[in-house]
Amino acid sequence: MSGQSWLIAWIGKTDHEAAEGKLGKDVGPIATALTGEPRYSRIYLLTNYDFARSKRFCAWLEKTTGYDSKQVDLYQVDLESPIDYAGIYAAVSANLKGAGLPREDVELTFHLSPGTPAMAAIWIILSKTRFPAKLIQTSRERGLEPVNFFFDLASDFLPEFLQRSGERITRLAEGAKELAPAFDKIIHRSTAIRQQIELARRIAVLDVPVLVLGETGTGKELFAEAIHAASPRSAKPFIAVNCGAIAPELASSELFGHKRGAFTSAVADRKGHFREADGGTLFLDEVGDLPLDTQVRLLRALQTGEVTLLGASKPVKVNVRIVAATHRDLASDVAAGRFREDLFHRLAVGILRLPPLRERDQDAAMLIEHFLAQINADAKGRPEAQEKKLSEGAKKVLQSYEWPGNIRELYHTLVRAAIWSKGPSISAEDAQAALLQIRRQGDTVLGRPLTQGFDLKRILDEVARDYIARALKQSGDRKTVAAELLGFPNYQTFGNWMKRLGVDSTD
Ligand SMILES: Nc1ncnc2c1ncn2[C@@H]1O[C@H](COP(=O)(O)OP(=O)(O)OP(=O)(O)O)[C@@H](O)[C@H]1O
Repeated sequence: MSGQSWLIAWIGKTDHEAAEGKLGKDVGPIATALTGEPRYSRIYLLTNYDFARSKRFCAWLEKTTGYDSKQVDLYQVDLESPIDYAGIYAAVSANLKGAGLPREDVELTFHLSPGTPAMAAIWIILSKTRFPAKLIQTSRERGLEPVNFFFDLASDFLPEFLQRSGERITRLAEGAKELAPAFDKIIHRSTAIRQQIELARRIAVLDVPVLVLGETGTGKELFAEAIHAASPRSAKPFIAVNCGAIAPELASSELFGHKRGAFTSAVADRKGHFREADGGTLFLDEVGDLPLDTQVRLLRALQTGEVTLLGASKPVKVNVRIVAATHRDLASDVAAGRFREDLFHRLAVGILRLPPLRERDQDAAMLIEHFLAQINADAKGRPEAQEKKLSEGAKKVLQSYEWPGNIRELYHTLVRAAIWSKGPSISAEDAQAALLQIRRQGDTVLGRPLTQGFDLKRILDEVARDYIARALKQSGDRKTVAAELLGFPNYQTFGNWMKRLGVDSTD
């Protein structure tokens, strides 16, 4: 960028009072910013005070700071109220636009200190969106300081977003309700999921990036599909990519494509997932696993709407909505430098948080019913098919389990339990055996995180159930022997434990 630098600010009460000699030695925020370095080529001031008073301020400012009157511009801006955010946003945007901003050759700086907090907030928003600008502030104690913000609001959506009234968004989302039966696939009874679906519906119709957070198997991809189906892009492709499954050295070529010969193993042209999803939605699962160089390219693609194939010289336009997902704590990845902060803020415009199944009140019971019906329907017509039902004991076992693998684990457990049960009824042991399979892969009974939803009693019950099932198996289902194996004083105590925990070998 060459040439000009402009300082833009509201004239505040303190500035006027300083010019009027009411503050002793204090020269006020604007003059403080203009007495030292840097020297700006233009001072662009806005006032919502009496214009003549602000003119006198400008004359004083020139004398105090040595700026030339030709460098100082003053504009009267009519505001209904100095604390009306929407009014300030509209008035300032119109004024700056009228001045031909933003301009390639003009570097803008907004001064946050003069004016009301609402005015400062609007400067921040504008600096991150329509009018990219540096931010400064001044104080009596510390003089002039730059203000660094860690976030980057996506410049292509926010102005549009602010102009849409809440009503319009709701109407759009209502329309999408009828058009998007995809959300119906998300089986739930919990308030937490209902709220996330409501949010997803609203976000779906806005063309903004979405970040879906949640443990493995919580339904992140299901939500991404539903968002796509409820969006104006639904007729275009939905491409799902598991970033965690791509070798780091191939990540850029998988996403952005390559020309034949771009690198040794590039034996043919490759389109890349971005271009495959053109017009539609690209679902980047496990986005936190992308290597840093691919993150840089992804950020650039989002900022410019263009991708450059590896080995190509010119970029090509793409129009893709990103829905990203991760089970990782991306904020700590950002802190550790593993994930780019600017990319994080670009992706996390709409955020959905899917709680683990153990924190979803009653969802497990509903999902169990749903999946069992599905398993029965899938099996229908096969010669050996039997309509399977869960015994009360099996229900207890499944409903009190923690589901570290969430809905995916629940589904596979049911499939296994249905296969293993010999008769039409799935017993508690069948359920137990189907669960144990997974737990053995990495039992973490002693390593579970102490997070919300932690329930020691439940974990102890799980352990007890596990041993009781093993003892029954080892004893050939003879309860007296099983009781002995477990160190119970008598058969009755053992029976009571079985009953309480829903383990019933005879059901
Ligand atoms: N609420 C739900 N209702 C019905 N099915 C669900 C629900 N949530 C998830 N599923 C199903 O569970 C399985 C796992 O869900 P999904 O793949 O969306 O999870 P994920 O969070 O993307 O997992 P990962 O992080 O491991 O990629 C899928 O078969 C999905 O259809």
